[in-house]
Amino acid sequence: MEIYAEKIIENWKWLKKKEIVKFVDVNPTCIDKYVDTLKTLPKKQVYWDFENIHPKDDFAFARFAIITSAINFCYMDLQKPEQAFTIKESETSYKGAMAMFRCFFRTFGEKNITSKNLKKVFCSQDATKEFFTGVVQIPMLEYRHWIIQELITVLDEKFNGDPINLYEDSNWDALLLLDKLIQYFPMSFQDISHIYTTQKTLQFPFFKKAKLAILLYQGRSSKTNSQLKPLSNFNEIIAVEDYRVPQYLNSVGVLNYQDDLKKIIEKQQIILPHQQMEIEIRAATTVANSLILEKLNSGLKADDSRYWSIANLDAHEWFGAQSVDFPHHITPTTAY
Ligand SMILES: Nc1nc2c(c(CN[C@H]3C=C[C@H](O)[C@@H]3O)cn2[C@@H]2O[C@H](COP(=O)(O)O)[C@@H](O)[C@H]2O)c(=O)[nH]1
Repeated sequence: MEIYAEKIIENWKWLKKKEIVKFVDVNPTCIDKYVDTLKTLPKKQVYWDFENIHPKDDFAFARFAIITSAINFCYMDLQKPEQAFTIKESETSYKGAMAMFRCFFRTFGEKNITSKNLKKVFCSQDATKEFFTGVVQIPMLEYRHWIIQELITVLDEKFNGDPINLYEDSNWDALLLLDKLIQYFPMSFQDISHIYTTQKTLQFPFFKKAKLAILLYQGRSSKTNSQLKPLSNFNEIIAVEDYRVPQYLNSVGVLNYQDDLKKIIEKQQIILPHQQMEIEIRAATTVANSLILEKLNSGLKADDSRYWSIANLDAHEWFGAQSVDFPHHITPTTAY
């Protein structure tokens, strides 16, 4: 397991021991049942090759995965949370993350996304607004604009303008890539929360968007005849802590919410980022996924066909959340 998830789990255990955890519980009995069910299901493998959404060219997709992940966060209108960012084009409508991806594809298509191309398109805040034109405006537009400016600047300064060099400089290793993303692109990929107690300060280094970029890449690299080689050390990653995965884990009983939190989520009230409630939801997601993967893969080697990677588990949970009725938590954040 990578060191950041390890830290989250260690800190979660400490908080549990000190009875500081208040809002979310991980239910071991439900994990056992859930794992038994997963074992009966075919593993979900997503290649991120959806028509009109993702570039078909594998290397163009590898670039796309990093750039789009930096702005893959918060799609609900924060005044009317039931309303997600939406794009309509004649017959088709795209929502949430799909709509954001579509904005990139409709402009760049199969073109490689480099700092030079980004600079032309995102030359002003108005231009960024136009890029994301939809039925409903994309939330936190200004944050997205400045994150893209960071991508442009840092790619130019450190990576010769091309996101492919991030993979290359990381030697196609998932953990080195994770570290490069968070080190060089703080606005885009930093994602750490803290819980302060009288005894110590506990860090929760989630880095959700950086891990998501890596998952997207790995998904495409596992497609038959993919031009991309799979990243080494990928199986060290165990969770992508967004708002959909905990929604799903809660629906299958793996995560239990305390009554006050349940009400807040049900009424779609805002939970601010870095509040203990929000940290608990995300940290419990890491803890739960770690236990799930451990049980699911117990006694199996990574090359066993029954082995579930985080790409398989996350896809099951993320897509599974689409048919859950109970809402997800609403947090105005650029982290997820
Ligand atoms: N754990 C995990 N979280 C993921 C993804 C994806 C990527 N799937 C897309 C990739 C290509 C396709 O076009 C899919 O749309 C997005 N998210 C997160 O979900 C939230 C958006 O949700 P919604 O409002 O329903 O669109 C937001 O926090 C976003 O960052 C994933 O795979 N795993």
